[in-house]
Amino acid sequence: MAPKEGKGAARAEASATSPRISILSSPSWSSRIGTRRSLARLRPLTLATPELVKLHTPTTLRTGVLPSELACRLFYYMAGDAKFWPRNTYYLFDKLVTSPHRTTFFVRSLQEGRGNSADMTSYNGKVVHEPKEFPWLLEEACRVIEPIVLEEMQKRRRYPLEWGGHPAWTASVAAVNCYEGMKEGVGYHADALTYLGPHCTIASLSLGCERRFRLRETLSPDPVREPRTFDIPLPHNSLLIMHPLTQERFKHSIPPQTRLDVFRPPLPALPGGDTRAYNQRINITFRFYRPDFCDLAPNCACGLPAILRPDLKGKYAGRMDPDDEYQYFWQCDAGKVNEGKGCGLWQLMDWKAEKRGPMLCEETRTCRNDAPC
Ligand SMILES: O=C(O)CCC(=O)C(=O)O
Ligand SMILES: [Fe+2]
Repeated sequence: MAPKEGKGAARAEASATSPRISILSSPSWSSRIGTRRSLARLRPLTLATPELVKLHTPTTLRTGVLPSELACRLFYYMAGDAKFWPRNTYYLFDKLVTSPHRTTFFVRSLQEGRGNSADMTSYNGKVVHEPKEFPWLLEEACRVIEPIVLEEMQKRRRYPLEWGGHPAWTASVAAVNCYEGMKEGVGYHADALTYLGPHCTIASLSLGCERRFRLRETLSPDPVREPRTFDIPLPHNSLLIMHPLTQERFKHSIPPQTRLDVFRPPLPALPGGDTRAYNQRINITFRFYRPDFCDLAPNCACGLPAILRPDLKGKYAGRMDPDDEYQYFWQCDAGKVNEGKGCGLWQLMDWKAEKRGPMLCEETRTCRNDAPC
């Protein structure tokens, strides 16, 4: 989240230099929200089947996605490793907070067409100092998951600023979370798009205990109702694919729960051994770091890479129509590591001036080295 000072400073600076930016704090938008406040806030709607998930959200749910033995071995591997993973710490305004879960990060080994792993060592604005290469089990899981993601992408509406090169999607990094017990979770956020680019696709694998994934609309697409909140139960060995619009129109979280069913792996950890119950959920988010974004984030005046965010509240466009072209902006993120203090950079992404692409909307597709792709 942006530091208070930085945000205010950025707006003041922006409105002094650009007349268009005044739309950012349009009073008409807040008054429209005000008229909806009087309506009862809607309770989360549980989406218990893949059909309901598809109907209400821009995500796809697949259950039983990996061969059962692979899912079980990957759970054992990650649950055993998780003891050594850190909890993220960051500044929220001037307060140092610690995330209520453990997290780690893996980079796919360097292969042709996958970009340079040296450019892939940042996650949500943080440089990962000792990125680990995909262990063999993660590579095996990728071989199952990549074709599923590509198949699901083909079934959906595509957006002009999606990656237009080849491959359309590959898992170049994996951010892995471990939630132990029912109180651990992660607060509402939209994933930073710094290396993913606009309208990204993220494939999120759940292993172990079932937890609820909560998706909250940031604005209602329907002016007569409040934004809605959805709960998607994610069982062991399920894959939730977050398609375009998930980061643009929703925030997501793993909320704490008041009860939890323990997980009993279908196979023992060692041949002939007993199986015991676990209270952990492992989440692996496979992400495609776009070649045109992974090494090109502008630096802010603090000397750190800026973070790319979508215009979640429709403040720039002033409206939230599903067919709108979304705006994205570069924002100073230094406050997270710098006691809440940042330089206030706020700059609209201009993909043509920033020489990004190829985008899906470009008729003649060429890669960044000008070779057809
Ligand atoms: O655990 C999950 O399903 C969500 C994790 C998440 O939102 C993230 O890593 O950004
Ligand atoms: Fe996330």
